[in-house]
Amino acid sequence: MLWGYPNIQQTITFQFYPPCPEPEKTLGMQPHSDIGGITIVMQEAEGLQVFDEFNDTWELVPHYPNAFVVNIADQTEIITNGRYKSSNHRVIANSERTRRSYVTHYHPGLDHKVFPAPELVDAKVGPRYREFLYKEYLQAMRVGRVLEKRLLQSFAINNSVIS
Ligand SMILES: O=C(O)CCC(=O)C(=O)O
Ligand SMILES: [Fe+2]
Repeated sequence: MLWGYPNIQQTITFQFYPPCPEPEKTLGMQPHSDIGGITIVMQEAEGLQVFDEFNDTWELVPHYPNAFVVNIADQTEIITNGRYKSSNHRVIANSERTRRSYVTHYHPGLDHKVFPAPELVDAKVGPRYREFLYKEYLQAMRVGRVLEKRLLQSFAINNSVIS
């Protein structure tokens, strides 16, 4: 499988955002894209925002009780050669209430080779990302560049920005 089955790694995190007296001066979580394949989020209240690249605006993800939010993460953007975009998202702060979220990130195995699926590569465009082992992606993350999809862009062929 393109995602590295059966060595998929799953992490589960519980996020706790206390009320903030000056929410306009900070963020609950900085803008980033998730580095794995796919992310499933259950948010207890609104606060998650996704960046709308067409309008250059941050949009609030609505809260529906007992519903999951599914985020496309970087490896899915790479495997689909950019057809599915990983979301650039952040969490805003608020002064009224505590917010919790429960997040499951799915990652390929460390030694899994990641590359654009040939059947999704348009012959006129070619592969937009280079092939790599997933652990290289994690190593690159440790030296920074996680913010605003810059890590993903550093794996693009010719380091081009994908639109
Ligand atoms: O708290 C949230 O709603 C999202 C958290 C998040 O983006 C993440 O854990 O990667
Ligand atoms: Fe995230």
